[in-house]
Amino acid sequence: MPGAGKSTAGRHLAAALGWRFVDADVEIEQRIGLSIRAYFEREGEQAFRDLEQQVIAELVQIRPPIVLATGGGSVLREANRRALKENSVVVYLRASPEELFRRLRHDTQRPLLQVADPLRKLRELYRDRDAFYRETAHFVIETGRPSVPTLVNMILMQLELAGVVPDDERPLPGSLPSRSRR
Ligand SMILES: Nc1ncnc2c1ncn2[C@@H]1O[C@H](COP(=O)(O)OP(=O)(O)OP(=O)(O)O)[C@@H](O)[C@H]1O
Ligand SMILES: O=C(O)C1=C[C@@H](O)[C@@H](O)[C@H](O)C1
Ligand SMILES: [Mg+2]
Repeated sequence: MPGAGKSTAGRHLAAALGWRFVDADVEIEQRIGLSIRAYFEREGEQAFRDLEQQVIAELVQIRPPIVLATGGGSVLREANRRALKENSVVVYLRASPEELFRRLRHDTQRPLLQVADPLRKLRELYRDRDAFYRETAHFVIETGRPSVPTLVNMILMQLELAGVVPDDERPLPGSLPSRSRR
């Protein structure tokens, strides 16, 4: 969901592992030379989704190891759900609409939230998308209200338990985000 922490936690996770970090939204903005909000206003949501699909298809082909933060709406298209699930290990950072509203109530950049009642919009997005996020994810992490470093450690522990990240790649508690070995 928008505001779940994909960009923030993703960047810290990559730094902790010494892996490359790529944010699909940033990649899109670099290609179009506009903010996503401006592009939405000028070309509409479907044009953005077409571009997003093209970018996701390319980014999942980058040679690992990388941490990829997707846009919140990338799960809306079946092609993206498949590309992500088949080519990567997907973590769903779950948060309630109420918690997301607390984080984003002053946001001016997320086009879908520039409405009279953003909490209501977040509830609608959650209702429409939660099943897609679950279908796409290999792991679900409840973000609740931990600090970002704690959240990153929760993700690392989950990946380590699943054998995605070897034990010796996990930084010691308190050392986040620090490691850069590659
Ligand atoms: N676990 C967390 N606890 C508290 N605040 C958080 C947490 N994760 C992210 N935030 C804050 O919420 C805001 C949104 O986070 P972020 O930009 O990482 O979300 P996102 O998932 O990338 O959203 P989008 O899909 O719109 O790109 C930021 O201000 C960030 O600092
Ligand atoms: O949740 C969404 O649909 C979006 C989230 C952002 O990451 C951006 O990709 C864009 O603002 C759309
Ligand atoms: Mg983001």
